Amino acid sequence: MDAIFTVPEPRNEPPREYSPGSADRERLQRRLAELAGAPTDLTMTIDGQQRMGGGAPINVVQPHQHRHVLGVMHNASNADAEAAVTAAVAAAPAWRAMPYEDRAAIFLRAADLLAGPWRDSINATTMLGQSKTVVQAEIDAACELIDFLRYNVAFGRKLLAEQPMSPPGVWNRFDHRPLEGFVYAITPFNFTAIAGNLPAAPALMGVPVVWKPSPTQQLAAHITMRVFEAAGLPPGVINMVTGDGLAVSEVALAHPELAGLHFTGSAQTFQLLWRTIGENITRYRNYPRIVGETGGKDFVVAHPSADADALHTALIRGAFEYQGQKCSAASRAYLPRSIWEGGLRDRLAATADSLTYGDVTDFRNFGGAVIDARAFAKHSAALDMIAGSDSCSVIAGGTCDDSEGWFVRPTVVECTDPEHKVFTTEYFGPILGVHVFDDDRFEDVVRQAEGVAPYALTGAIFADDKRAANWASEVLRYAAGNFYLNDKPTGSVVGQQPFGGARASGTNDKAGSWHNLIRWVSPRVIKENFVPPTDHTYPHMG
Ligand SMILES: NC(=O)c1ccc[n+]([C@@H]2O[C@H](COP(=O)([O-])OP(=O)(O)OC[C@H]3O[C@@H](n4cnc5c(N)ncnc54)[C@H](O)[C@@H]3O)[C@@H](O)[C@H]2O)c1
Ligand SMILES: N[C@@H](CCC=O)C(=O)O
Repeated sequence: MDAIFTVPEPRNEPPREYSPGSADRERLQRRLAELAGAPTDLTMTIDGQQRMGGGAPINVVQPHQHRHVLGVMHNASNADAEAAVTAAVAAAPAWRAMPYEDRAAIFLRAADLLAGPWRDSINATTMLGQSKTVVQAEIDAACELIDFLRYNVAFGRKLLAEQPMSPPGVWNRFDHRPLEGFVYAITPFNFTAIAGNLPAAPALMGVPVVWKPSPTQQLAAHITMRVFEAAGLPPGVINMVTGDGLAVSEVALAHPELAGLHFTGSAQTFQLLWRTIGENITRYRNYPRIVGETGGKDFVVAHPSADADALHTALIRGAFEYQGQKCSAASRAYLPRSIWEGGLRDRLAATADSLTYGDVTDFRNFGGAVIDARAFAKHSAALDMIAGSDSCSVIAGGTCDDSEGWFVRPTVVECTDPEHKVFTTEYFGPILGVHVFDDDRFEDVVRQAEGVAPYALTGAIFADDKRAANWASEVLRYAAGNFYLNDKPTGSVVGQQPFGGARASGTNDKAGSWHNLIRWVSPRVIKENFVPPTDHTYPHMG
């Protein structure tokens, strides 16, 4: 075809409400029952073929009811990883030769399949496997994943249109070449959207992928892979391997064709992977692109002029939605004494104590369980440490119970020492540290909060005094990659608040934006001279 295509103008997928008695809710409830009823074989997908991994079996369970097995996968072995890398490398020439518009059409179709016939399946698997309530599943697995797919197509098109200038007689062009080789995408448990976007973004730009989802997100990842296939993705373009990833990394990170790492997860895992790439640096044909979005210790700072009602809602939602398991979750708050003692303390404690956490298929619950036994043990140890700490007093929660599911009560802990671990360590659970300050110490507190934690992912300022808000925004300029004024620090929307942070929080390549897509291309510049010179001498030579 001879044409310069435009791509459809993206718009954010509107979230559905699932109100009692609605057809949407009834259909989703039927799908939840079907998926909970029979365990799924959680296969790998290599070169378009589904098969079980060659290593040890791993169960996927419902975190809120951990005896209930939803599916079984097997760890990918070294041989499985070799097969996945071989399939990706073999798929590369034909995939990068496919015009951008045709690759884009596959991902736009995947978005529409998710918005329509696959919506209940992706939401139900995310609810059951990751213990998300319906609203948390809907904004993640349906809306955000759909948005990533649609917006990336538009951002990728803009990137390809980016061209150098050409003076008279010359035509300069950018050939935005897909990276040579394959990208290794490793994804976290907490967002189905991130899990789907990390393999899809490099694939859209023409680079085949080996994708290793988190074992605890594998049920929804299994559905995501089926959606990509249903949308027409050719075999070998995205190869999904299952399990803990140790054997996969042994193969993929030592492979000469490793073109990039697309990672989201903890800072510790990212640092290990980066170190391994460094150790293998002489093996690669190209220097691998390393993109990693990692942890956070996200703050809310209130000025004495803040609206206490808005602050209360932001703290509850920001800290306790999805059990605090968002990298963006508010986990430290700095609150002026006038607001705290003027009622916020009691109200926050009462609201936190009233939040119901339980089986997410009961739509009345505010939240579910934390993801697994390891997370539960980490939170339980943190609560013990807090209980034994002289400078801390627990004003809500502080307890946990793993008899049925891995439940941790939403916890608010007031700490007088602003350097306490509760203000520096990412627990990735429903634990909010609060430091209360005398109103005239606002500036000191902001300066201290700026650098006390190693992370710089999200943060929020609450203030009606615009001068104070502007001052704090300047001081905190490098303390958060996503910064909010009078809003909670969670809930970024693709196309509106591109997401990512710096310092220990990652490479800040902003998922769902051209900043990210540019990492998967390696431009070639072509200069074409229409009238090349035919005399090698210069005027100054006389
Ligand atoms: N900044 C962001 O955009 C963002 C978004 C979501 C989550 N996160 C962060 O992710 C973390 C929570 O996610 P998690 O518990 O899944 O993180 P994690 O680091 O435990 O695991 C992430 C992924 O890495 C895999 N992995 C671990 N070691 C590996 C190895 N040697 N080789 C291959 N794969 C390996 C895991 O199986 C999983 O798929 C938190 O720190 C959170 O802040 C950050
Ligand atoms: N983008 C999401 C967080 C993703 C990390 O877990 C938010 O803004 O809440």
